[in-house]
Amino acid sequence: MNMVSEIASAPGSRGASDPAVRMEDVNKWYGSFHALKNINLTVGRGERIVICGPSGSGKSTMIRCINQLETIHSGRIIVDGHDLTAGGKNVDLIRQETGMVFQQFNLFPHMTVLENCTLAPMKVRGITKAEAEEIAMKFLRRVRIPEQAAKYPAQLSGGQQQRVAIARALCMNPKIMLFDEPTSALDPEMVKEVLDTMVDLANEGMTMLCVTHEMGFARSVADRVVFMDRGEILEVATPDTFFDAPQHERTRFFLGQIS
Ligand SMILES: Nc1ncnc2c1ncn2[C@@H]1O[C@H](COP(=O)(O)OP(=O)(O)OP(=O)(O)O)[C@@H](O)[C@H]1O
Repeated sequence: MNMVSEIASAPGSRGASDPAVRMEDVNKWYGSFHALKNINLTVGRGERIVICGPSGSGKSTMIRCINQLETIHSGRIIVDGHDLTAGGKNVDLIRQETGMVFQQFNLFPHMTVLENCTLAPMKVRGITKAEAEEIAMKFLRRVRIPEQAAKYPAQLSGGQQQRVAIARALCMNPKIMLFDEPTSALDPEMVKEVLDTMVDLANEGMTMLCVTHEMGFARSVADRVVFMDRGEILEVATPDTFFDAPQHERTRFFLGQIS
C-alpha cells in the first residue's frame, strides 16, 4: 500500500493532515501528444520522493506541473491544501509554496549571489532589503558558501552555482522543494557537493520531489521511488522494493540498462 490511501483530508479544508502534494487524475497534452496520463500521486509532509524513468517519460513535465510552469488539461493538483489549479494562476502563492531547482542553475548573471537570493523575497514576501539579506546569508551558510555572497555567478563553479540556486529557493521559505535533474549539468567532481546539500535538506525534514538519475541518492535518501514511463506512473515503491524486487517488467528493463 502506498501513501495515497494512507493520507486523507477533507476537500476544500486545509490543516496539518493535508498532504504536501496531491495530484489527482492529472492529464497533460503537448498538442496531440499525451504527456501525462492520469497521474495520481500523494506526497506526505516531509516525504522524499525520487522520480525516475527513461528519457521523455514525463518526469520533468510532472514536477513542472506542480508549480505551474506547465499547465494541466484535466485533474487537480493540491499543494499544502491549496488547489493551485483552481481559480487561475496565483504566481506569488505558488512561489511561496514550492521552490524549484533546475538542471541549468538559472541564476541572473548580472546580479551577485546575494542579489540573486534577495530579489524574490523582497518582491513577493514584501520584506526589507536588510531582512532579505539576513535570510539569504542564513541559507548561503546552510549550503556552505557564505563567502561567495558578493560574487557573480560566472565567478563560481557549477556546483557552487547550483548551491546558490538551492539557497535562493530556500529564501522563499517553501513548503516543498522540486528538483529537476539538479546534478546533470555538473562535472562529476561537483555532483557530490550538491547531493550532500540535498541530503542535508532531507535530514531537516524538507518535503522533496527530485527527478534524478542518481540512483545512489534514490536508494539512500528517498522514502519512495516513482517510476514513470510513457507519461504514466508505472510503479511507486520503497527504494528496497524498487531496486531489489521491482514489480513491473519495464522497471526491470530500465534498471537493467542503467546498472
Ligand atoms: N514544450 C513541449 N512541447 C512539446 N512536447 C514537449 C514539450 N516538453 C516536453 N515535451 C515532450 O513530452 C515528453 C515528456 O518530456 P519530459 O521532459 O517531461 O520528459 P523527461 O522524462 O523529463 O525526459 P528527460 O529525462 O529526457 O529530461 C517528451 O516526449 C517531450 O519531447
